[in-house]
Amino acid sequence: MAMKCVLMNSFIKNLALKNHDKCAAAITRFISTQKSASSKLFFLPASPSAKLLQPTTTALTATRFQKMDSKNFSTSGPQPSNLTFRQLLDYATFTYTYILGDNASKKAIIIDPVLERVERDAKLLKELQFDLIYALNTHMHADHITGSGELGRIFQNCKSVISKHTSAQAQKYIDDGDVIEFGKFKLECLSTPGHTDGCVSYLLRDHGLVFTGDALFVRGCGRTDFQQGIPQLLYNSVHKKLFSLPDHFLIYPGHDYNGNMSSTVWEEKTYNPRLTKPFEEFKKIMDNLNLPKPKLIDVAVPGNMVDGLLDKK
Ligand SMILES: N[C@@H](CCC(=O)N[C@@H](CSS)C(=O)NCC(=O)O)C(=O)O
Repeated sequence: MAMKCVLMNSFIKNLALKNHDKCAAAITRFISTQKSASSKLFFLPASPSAKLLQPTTTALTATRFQKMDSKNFSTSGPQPSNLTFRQLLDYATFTYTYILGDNASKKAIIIDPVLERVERDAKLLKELQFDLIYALNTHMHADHITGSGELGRIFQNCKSVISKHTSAQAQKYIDDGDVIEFGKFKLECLSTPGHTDGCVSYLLRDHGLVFTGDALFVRGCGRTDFQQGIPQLLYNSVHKKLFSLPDHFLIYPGHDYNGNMSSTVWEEKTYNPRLTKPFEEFKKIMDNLNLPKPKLIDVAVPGNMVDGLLDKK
């Protein structure tokens, strides 16, 4: 028992210090002291909501640790369930791009790539040895040109994806309830129209992550004054589809203009200055934003109609 305590303390200390080799050594020795493979021990959270240390089984733990070697473990912190997750910024338009990869199968997807950043994204995906299989758009953008078509030229297995409720070209069209699989991970498509009629949020339910595109921002939301924007639709999408998710789910937006990177369902339900209001007030706010048109709208929209493949225009 004393030995187990020493090993567990070493595990916790090294986990806090992000010293994964020592962590792994402690846990391996701990496991070898266990008599039964099903006995409980404490380990990493299975979702962002879980407390840092929670009970799980030895067998599951061993599997996870085997994956955390230097080849498979491709980020600086612990990764639950073998997922690689990256948030990338296009600093010209404050657009976020996300990469999600299954470290076991090496299949990856990208959400909202930006044409001008395709080289950066492709380089990173190759460095991490991922095979990109889908380049997903949350909607047809008005402020930048998508990189989904170009990524399809670089990665031969990559299909560009967009909602079927748009007039944009893509290789795969999705609708509410569809599921995009990459390795063992399943990404659910939630139709969240209102900013445009083809807006989709992507939900990685098991990990409590939702990529909301321009439906919901941190303390804000997408504008509704062009491209079929309708305040009532957006209000319903956010309240019915996004605010009904568990409070602890993490929100990753399509843009942020104030330096935020993510939020939670609870935070936005509590503090979003637009969407916490009754609908009539929300509509008044949205109708009076008086934002200038995006600078690139006249090249972005026609470019996105052809999946960012400008030589096809
Ligand atoms: N200044 C930017 C465009 C800023 C903008 O209009 N953002 C859109 C999303 S991209 S179409 C939006 O919905 N904003 C809502 C808000 O409250 O800021 C540019 O010129 O590109």
